[in-house]
Amino acid sequence: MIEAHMLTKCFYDLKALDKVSLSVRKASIYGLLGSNGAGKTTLLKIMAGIYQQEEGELSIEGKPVFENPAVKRKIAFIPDQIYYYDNFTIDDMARFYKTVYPGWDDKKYLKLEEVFSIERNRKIRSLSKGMQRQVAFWLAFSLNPELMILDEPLDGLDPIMRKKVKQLLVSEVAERDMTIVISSHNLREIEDLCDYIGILHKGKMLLQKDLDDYKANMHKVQLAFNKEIPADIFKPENGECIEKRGSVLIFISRGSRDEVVSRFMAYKPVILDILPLTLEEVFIYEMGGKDYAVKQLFD
Ligand SMILES: Nc1ncnc2c1ncn2[C@@H]1O[C@H](COP(=O)(O)OP(=O)(O)OP(=O)(O)O)[C@@H](O)[C@H]1O
Repeated sequence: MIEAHMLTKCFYDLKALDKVSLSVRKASIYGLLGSNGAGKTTLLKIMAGIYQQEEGELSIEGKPVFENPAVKRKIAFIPDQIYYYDNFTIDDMARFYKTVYPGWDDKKYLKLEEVFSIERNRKIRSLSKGMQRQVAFWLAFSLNPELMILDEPLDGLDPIMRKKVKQLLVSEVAERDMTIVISSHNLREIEDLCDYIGILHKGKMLLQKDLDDYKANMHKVQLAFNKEIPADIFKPENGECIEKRGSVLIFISRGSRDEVVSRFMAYKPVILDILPLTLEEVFIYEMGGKDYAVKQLFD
């Protein structure tokens, strides 16, 4: 759906994006993570056709987005700071969107009133920040986009609304093959939604992961010995020992479950357990020396 190749974008002498590439499959959810100033908004605005990159290419279904209204009509973009026209009510905004977006769906708009339960004749600017964000989602879902680009969209929503919005996002992907790119400072906030995760840091893509892949190919294993711990168990091929307490060791190790079990059974431990592995552990392990950038994403 989205192919970005070596995107570079500068603001004066600051490189906000530096040779960033990514690929987003149709009907998937791509989570873009990064600390403040990492370049997330800049990348999302290039995807939404608001900014133009200085170098590199970006296409959506094979077509460029910048100055391409036909592609933009298929995209709903919810920016981190949402702008609404003065005095516009929710209904006014809906009427406006209807003239712009061919996918606009009146029935869906009216049905979603049950979810968002804000009176449609309220002036949007008079609503609270969280309510304005709800309106942004309400309108975005109603225009049946093929792609939703969401910049820190859950900020300011209360926990119940977050849950409802997440459910709606997932059902749009499952039922209509919608694609989503969603940014966040916080991996925990979006890890349950995403199929892929990309981590930006200081304008560069540090790491991209298919979350199903990692689940199948990385394991956390706890071992206990009733004799001296074999010294060669700490060799790099076995992965990283993240904890050592007396004769108990915990490793993060690459490979299928069977491979990891047979790798460590060779050392004849008295106990071998496969433990659940969190994304935090995976990313910190993968990032090695650069883990400071990743650790922030779990705070
Ligand atoms: N319009 C602009 N003019 C000048 N510099 C900009 C502009 N927009 C972004 N930048 C700079 O580009 C870098 C990346 O900014 P960006 O907004 O993309 O980061 P971000 O990852 O979205 O950050 P945050 O999580 O804080 O919103 C920052 O150093 C920022 O100061």
